[in-house]
Amino acid sequence: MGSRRLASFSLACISGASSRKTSMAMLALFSKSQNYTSLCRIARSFEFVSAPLYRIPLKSPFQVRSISTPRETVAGFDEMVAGTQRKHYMLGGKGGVGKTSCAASLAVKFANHGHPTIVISTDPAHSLSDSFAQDLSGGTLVPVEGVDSPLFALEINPEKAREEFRTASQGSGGSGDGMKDLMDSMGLGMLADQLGELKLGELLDTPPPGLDEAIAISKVMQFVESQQYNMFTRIVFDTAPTGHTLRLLSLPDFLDASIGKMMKLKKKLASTTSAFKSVFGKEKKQQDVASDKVEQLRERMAKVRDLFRDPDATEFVIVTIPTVMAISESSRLHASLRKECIPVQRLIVNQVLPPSASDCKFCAMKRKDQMRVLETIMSDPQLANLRLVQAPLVDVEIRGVPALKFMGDMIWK
Ligand SMILES: Nc1ncnc2c1ncn2[C@@H]1O[C@H](COP(=O)(O)OP(=O)(O)OP(=O)(O)O)[C@@H](O)[C@H]1O
Repeated sequence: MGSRRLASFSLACISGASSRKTSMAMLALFSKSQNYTSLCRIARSFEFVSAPLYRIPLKSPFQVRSISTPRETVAGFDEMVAGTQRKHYMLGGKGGVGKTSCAASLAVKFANHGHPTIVISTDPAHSLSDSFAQDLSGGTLVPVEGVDSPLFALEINPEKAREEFRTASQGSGGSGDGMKDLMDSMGLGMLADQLGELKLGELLDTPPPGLDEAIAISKVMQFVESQQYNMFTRIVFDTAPTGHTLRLLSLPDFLDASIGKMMKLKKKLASTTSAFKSVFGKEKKQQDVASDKVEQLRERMAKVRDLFRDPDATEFVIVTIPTVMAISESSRLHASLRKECIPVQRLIVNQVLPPSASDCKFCAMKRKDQMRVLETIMSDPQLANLRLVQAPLVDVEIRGVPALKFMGDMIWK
């Protein structure tokens, strides 16, 4: 067997190694043996179910050289917990892979390591309440009991946030009824409508996809900006499945640009209005408070956009499971996050079957299948460089703080 192929096989095995120590031990043995049979024996002794060799793609010499830097298989929690500067962790991925469980367990672990923490669900189909076995549905921060430092949880209610925003913008008035009457009398009623409201009401009635998420994030920013919440040094987001989340992350840019255009239009139209006003000797209207609201939203969006892209302040953790479909989606998610310049370092592969002690054929086949999928991560250009963390499938449902603590101790090492 050629040394490149042997090296490639070793790389594939190392991808399944349960710890850095194991990987190192395998590398040491590999360098001594340089022999396929003994390598397979070594691999099996480490309980790897190796894929048939024909399934393992030959690596380019460049990729083979990466063997010399074995992959970390621990989350590096020490790094995540270090420092008192506020950090945001966003957990996201395909539906049902365990995002909420991983986010809630991380929040519990931060709180138990001295960080006052907030965990926020931006998924319209919330399951944070189920995960903590506590009602968190009120749209306000709720304290979570049973942890060492303050931990608060919040399920964002996008509908409620949208309603609040709509009320605020409507309440602040547009161009004013007087002006509308005047323009109506001149047959310019339609223009007056657009002028006054910037079609904001219409925008909120039939929002473009993702506006809910953007408003939800703007709501989150209120918590984040408020002095009252300064003490919280870790904010964990349990995000919605991939599509929603990508929209959420790209929206601050989109809205910033759109609102910018709307503001320009507003200014242009406002000067037209002043001309009408001076011709008909009407009183100068007060400052348009509605446009202030829009400008505030724009500023908030810009802040969120910058925050999401700051590697010292934010990290997006991709959660997945060892199936071809989930890994493919994670790969696309990482590509999109990179495009958006969102920092990503870690990939959690959840629900990995532990080696079976019994002779359960289903378990053995399932695990073998999962190991093959794990190997594909090594050859995925989007995922290969992420820190791979494996979380075992456990035989109980993860609900309540003690269970989340148990899960957190398995994942966040
Ligand atoms: N490692 C695990 N072992 C056993 N059960 C798990 C594991 N991870 C998650 N689960 C269970 O899987 C189910 C779905 O988990 P969770 O709600 O965390 O996923 P999710 O990705 O947030 O789902 P959704 O996309 O629907 O919000 C829950 O019942 C949870 O207890």
